[in-house]
Amino acid sequence: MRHYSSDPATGAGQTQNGAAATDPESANPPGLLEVRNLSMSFGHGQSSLLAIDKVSFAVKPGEILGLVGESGSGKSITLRSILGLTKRYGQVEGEILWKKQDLNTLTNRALQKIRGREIAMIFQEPMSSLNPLLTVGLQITENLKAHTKLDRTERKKKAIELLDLVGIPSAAARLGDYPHQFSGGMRQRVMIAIALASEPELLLADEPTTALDVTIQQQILDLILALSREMGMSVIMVTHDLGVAAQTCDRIAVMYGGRLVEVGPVRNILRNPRHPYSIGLLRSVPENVPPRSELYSLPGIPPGLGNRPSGCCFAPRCLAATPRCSEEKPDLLQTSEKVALACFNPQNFLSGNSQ
Ligand SMILES: Nc1ncnc2c1ncn2[C@@H]1O[C@H](COP(=O)(O)OP(=O)(O)OP(=O)(O)O)[C@@H](O)[C@H]1O
Repeated sequence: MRHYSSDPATGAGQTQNGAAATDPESANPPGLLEVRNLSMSFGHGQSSLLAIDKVSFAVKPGEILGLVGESGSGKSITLRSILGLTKRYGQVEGEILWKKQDLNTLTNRALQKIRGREIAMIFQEPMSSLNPLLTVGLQITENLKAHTKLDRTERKKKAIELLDLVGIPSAAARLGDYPHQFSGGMRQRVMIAIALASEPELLLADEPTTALDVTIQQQILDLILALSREMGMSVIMVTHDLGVAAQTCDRIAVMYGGRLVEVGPVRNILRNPRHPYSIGLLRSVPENVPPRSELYSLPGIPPGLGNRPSGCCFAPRCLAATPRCSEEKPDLLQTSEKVALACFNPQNFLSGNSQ
């Protein structure tokens, strides 16, 4: 096993023995974005609550990384921390290297130039980010005004192109409509159009399809996938649904209790997950269960922020746990060139040697 370097000087993408991980499919490829030992706690001092704990990962250009885990595992906090949106709630530590500059050290003003322009974010509920009082056309053109040098006529033309691109029928005629005049799926498309206006290099998508019905969900996922491929845009896709990640992502990072527990290419995580939590998640996907047999459900519930165990967070729910698991937190170690794992007792999904 090789240990990820947590030393900022040696850099992510290098192993403890100093070898550079140049394979783009490695568990921590050299990235457009490199997150190193990112921790976020709510509040300050002794009463602070650690929400995410030394999270490290990288996203390379054009890659779609799925951040997967149950509710409360820290996925949204990780995304929001990348854009500096959690600082006001407490403390953010670690490095968020974006084109070699650490976003965690930038002023809010400097960050604002990157937010929405180089890195855009879309949320689960479009109405929380769309302004109900402004027409959709105005919301797109305002974004274009803020992030491009296009003149008024060009902005309008581009807004129509963007609505067209995300599959809004009769795009030109819909510019003057307000968000409430669109269905849920269409509002999600509008929000994607606004996010794409600045042609971001990285899209942070926080459960972008959870609130939608299955058919629309598939359309939006296909759209994000196609846009990423066409524009060479990287995406971090937060989802609690391993099935969604399987369809969309190149690599998957599984999160539990504020830490990453397994990271690797989608085929490795889906064919032979080694972390008991990843295995449990995979068994809970309906497609992986034979017809008429009961859907697996992980025993217990994830711990809240205030009562996370001192050892491995998953230990209380893990059938493979040993006394060591309740005492020590396993680090994320590279188990192969492409996969990293944080577990003292990795299981083998394929041989059935798992929970
Ligand atoms: N403003 C806040 N103050 C205190 N705790 C918070 C706050 N926002 C989130 N948390 C807690 O931080 C933890 C991580 O939340 P986060 O939203 O990142 O989870 P998640 O994995 O994205 O799950 P979900 O899909 O439910 O949003 C949760 O336990 C949550 O209750």
